[in-house]
Amino acid sequence: MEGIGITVTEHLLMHQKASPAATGRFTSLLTELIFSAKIIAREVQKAGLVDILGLTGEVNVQGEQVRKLDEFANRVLIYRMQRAGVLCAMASEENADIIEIPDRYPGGDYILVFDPLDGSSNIDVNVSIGTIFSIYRRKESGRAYVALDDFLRKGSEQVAAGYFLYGTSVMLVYTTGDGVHGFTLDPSVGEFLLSHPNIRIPERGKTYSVNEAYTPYWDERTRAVVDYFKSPDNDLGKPYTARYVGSLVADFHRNLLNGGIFMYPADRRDPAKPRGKLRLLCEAAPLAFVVEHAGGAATDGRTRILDIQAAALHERVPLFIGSRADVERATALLQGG
Ligand SMILES: O=P(O)(O)OC[C@H]1O[C@](O)(COP(=O)(O)O)[C@@H](O)[C@@H]1O
Ligand SMILES: [Mg+2]
Ligand SMILES: [Mg+2]
Repeated sequence: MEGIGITVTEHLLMHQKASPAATGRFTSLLTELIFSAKIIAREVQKAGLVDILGLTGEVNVQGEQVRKLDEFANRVLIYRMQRAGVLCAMASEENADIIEIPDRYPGGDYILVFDPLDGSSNIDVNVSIGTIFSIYRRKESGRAYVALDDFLRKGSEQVAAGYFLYGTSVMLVYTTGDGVHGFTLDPSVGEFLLSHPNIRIPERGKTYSVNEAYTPYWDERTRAVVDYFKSPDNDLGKPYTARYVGSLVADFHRNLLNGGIFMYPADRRDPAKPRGKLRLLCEAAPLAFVVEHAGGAATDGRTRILDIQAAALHERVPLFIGSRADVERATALLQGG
């Protein structure tokens, strides 16, 4: 296949050349992000060897316990991306507020939102985890300060999004709106090589991913959706297979390649989280941007994820994401169809 084996740097430069207005700043952003992810991947791979696991005892802004590797990943990304000279601000799942770029570093017009380590409950059991990222351009170029408004956007305004998957191999999957491309890290040379050019998600999958332990907390329509995927009388003509890693990025990646649907519906477990667990800006929107550019779909059960205007930095949304036919069916059932 065309381009297979080229380095991600070559790939980025090819895209830069194809766009005459490009300044190279986006290429610098991605290059720095890739370097940060390599540092995180190196640490993830040592996780079983070095005693860096266990809980720190601290609680993040979401009220969840922070593990040391989450903290490490967050620090690496903040440290390196602040110095990259291309950002005006960042936001992380682990920080309550916007992360500014100190005056002593050069700035830029891009905004970066990230989940530094997704799937944190899987860190100490050697199961795949990842880093999810989302990139916007600031609303008004040249303004001295960055407003919260610059972050409270629709996902459709993203200029790029993707993720690093620390799995059996380390992968980068990203899109700038011009196809979804997957790169695999060759650890011996330390380079990401194009392994999955122009990924297209199958129109309908054979796999559903949801945490069914929460069935008692779902409403009738959510139960009907999951029953549909388990029914021999569904559009596939047989029950879908269940797969749930518990790392969104890993469940998403499997479904992106093989087809299927991932669901994290709203539930009644926690009255403080009536819209489910996953975060709009650092989880749902970037993966929705990726899946749509691969031919798939993502909704909150009613609205296209990319059309949702964020109202808060850490807003949560129900998420139905994956193969188009499966997401459309789930959304129709949730609407009583
Ligand atoms: O254990 P649950 O409730 O099924 O939640 C699993 C989900 O939570 C997450 O771990 C949340 O992400 P973080 O690890 O970044 O907090 C997702 O990756 C995953 O899909
Ligand atoms: Mg996460
Ligand atoms: Mg996380």
